[in-house]
Amino acid sequence: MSGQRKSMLSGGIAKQALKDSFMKLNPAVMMKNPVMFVVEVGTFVVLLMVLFPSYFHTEGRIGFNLTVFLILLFTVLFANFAEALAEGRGKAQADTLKKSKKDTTANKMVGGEIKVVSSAELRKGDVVIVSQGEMIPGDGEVIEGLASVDESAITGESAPVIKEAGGDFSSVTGGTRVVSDQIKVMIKSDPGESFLDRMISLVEGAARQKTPNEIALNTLLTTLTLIFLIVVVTLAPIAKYFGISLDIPVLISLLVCLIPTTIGGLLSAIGIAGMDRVTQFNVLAMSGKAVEASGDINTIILDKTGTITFGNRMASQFIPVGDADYAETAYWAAVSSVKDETPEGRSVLELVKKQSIEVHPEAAAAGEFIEFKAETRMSGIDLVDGRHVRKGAVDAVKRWVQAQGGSIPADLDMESDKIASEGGTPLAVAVDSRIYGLIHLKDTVKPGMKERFDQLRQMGIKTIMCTGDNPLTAATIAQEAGVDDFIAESKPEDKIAVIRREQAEGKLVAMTGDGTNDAPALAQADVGLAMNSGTAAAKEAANMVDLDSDPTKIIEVVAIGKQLLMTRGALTTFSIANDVAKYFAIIPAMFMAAIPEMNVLNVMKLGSPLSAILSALIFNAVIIPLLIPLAMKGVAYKPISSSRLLSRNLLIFGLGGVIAPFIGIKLIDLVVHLWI
Ligand SMILES: Nc1ncnc2c1ncn2[C@@H]1O[C@H](COP(=O)(O)OP(=O)(O)OP(=O)(O)O)[C@@H](O)[C@H]1O
Ligand SMILES: [K+]
Ligand SMILES: [Mg+2]
Repeated sequence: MSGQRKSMLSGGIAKQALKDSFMKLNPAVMMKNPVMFVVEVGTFVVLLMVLFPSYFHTEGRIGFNLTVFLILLFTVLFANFAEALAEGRGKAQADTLKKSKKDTTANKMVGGEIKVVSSAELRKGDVVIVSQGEMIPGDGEVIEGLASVDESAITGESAPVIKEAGGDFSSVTGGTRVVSDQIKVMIKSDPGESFLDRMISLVEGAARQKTPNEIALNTLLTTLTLIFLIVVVTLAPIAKYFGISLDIPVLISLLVCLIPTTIGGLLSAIGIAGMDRVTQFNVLAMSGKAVEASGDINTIILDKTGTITFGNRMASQFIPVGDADYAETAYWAAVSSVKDETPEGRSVLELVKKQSIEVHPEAAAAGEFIEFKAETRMSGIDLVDGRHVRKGAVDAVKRWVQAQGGSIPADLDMESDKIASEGGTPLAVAVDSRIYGLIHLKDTVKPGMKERFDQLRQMGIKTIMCTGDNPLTAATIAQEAGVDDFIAESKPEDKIAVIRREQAEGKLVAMTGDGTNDAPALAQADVGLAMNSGTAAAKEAANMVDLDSDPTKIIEVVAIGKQLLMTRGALTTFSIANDVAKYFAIIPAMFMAAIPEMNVLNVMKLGSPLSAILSALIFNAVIIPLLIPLAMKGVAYKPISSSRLLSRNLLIFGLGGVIAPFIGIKLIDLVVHLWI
């Protein structure tokens, strides 16, 4: 998608938004935004008075009323334009995505034979063969083979990615293309429910629902509007008592100036733009609620391998323990890895090859393969001759050996601690009740991690690293990367336990993950960011998917969420503070003639009562388009604590909101006064 990024004011989008601003005048649509709906009703009433002056006895005021009508109309149009502009970028993206969602043919396996069908006919559970040059006909999981896949249609990233059966890189997306080799794919979605379908409706905003925060704010704005409506309606009889007759257009102008039109007009644009900013980062948020929640996150759970470290854990050395020798250790390490398709497993075989050790583990391939599982933290093979070969986390292998009555070589702990204290991962190799030695898996911490975690700390966010690795390796990496806390030897269910524990303390928790075993934790977390490269289960459970599969992106997502909340808060403050100033402009102007005492309130010394009203109304209208760039881009964001941010923003937008209209209205009045 990055290839199609559009600038905010790209011509096509602005033109479409202009058209949409008029379409949105439809009262049925306007009604969803009570503040602006009130303005629209007012606009209509003034229009009637312009059109039928004799009926309303407003013949003498046609010019003024027409001006009020036009300003009010523009107020509504400006607000509509803000929303349409925010929606525009998503719609443009959706159009490009739709183009990559063409029907293709698929080679479906039917009873051992290949049948060519249309991709639209594929259902969950169907198996298809996709070869070099062909389009993958639907979302699914690779069940056989390995291929490189061009995913640029959805990620915008042109470098092909490897997809292979088993492990965390097995899921493929319909609409992407196989550029080499051949894979067998099991389809995982029915027509209309694919990832691309979901993505289109997301960026298009079709699935957009108001978030709880937005609903709460909307209720507040509606209440304020109602209060001012009552105030203005009761003002007429009071004025009459003082012998002043207030025209309906003047009362409507007063009402529009007093109700929070600025935030009312920009509210949905802020929300849409926030979601859009996340999308620009190649992250798909399933709901606006998820984006907002990320702005309130207190704790982030990260895994070590692949998130904090590069994750290409490679075997670098074999270390025999007890009275085993090097060749034996290498041999059993290799045997335990013959069928282990994980990067760790394959790196063991590569190391054996590189060191030209004369072992032929293939001979052992006749056994029953024991796949690596995060629960057991071991992998291996049960040989046909009855021997059980295992490699895995040292504590897990130790327990496994002890359970069979074996003893632990005296130097095992020392050797494994040596590896761990360097940040490496030791794997123990055992056959039945005997431990032969260790495999040293090396991994490196990604550069810049410390700075990122420092930033998060300044935002008041705690980071916890959760790893299946041993405590010493975990401590070394945690220290090197600068995370606040870590949990070692953790199994998938431990991640959920940590999340629940934090949530029980009233904290909002974010986590990233890619494996099927991460799915429950991703679902439990308030913000779950799944990697696009990950399994379908993980993507289903999460409420965000990172198309670039970069787990550290959670940090950016949090920043965007915070920025969204801050922008909304800042503009709400600004809007309400603004209305105070308009009050000082209009009220004295209305009553001055009849009540000379009102003159003390006339701090602005505006030209005439009518020019005061028009100036306030014009200011009220133009402030909306002036603030559109801020609503779309978000207020400037610095990683400092929330309370400091809050007081800083209150100062800028509260004080600014009071002062700006005094200056603005005065300047407008200087011009307007010349005309009337
Ligand atoms: N292919 C494998 N065969 C045997 N044991 C393995 C294999 N891969 C990893 N292990 C062991 O199992 C442990 C847990 O692995 P797992 O991938 O679940 O977590 P991790 O990668 O260490 O932690 P993280 O949650 O940070 O990714 C590893 O620390 C390692 O000791
Ligand atoms: K207003
Ligand atoms: Mg892992």
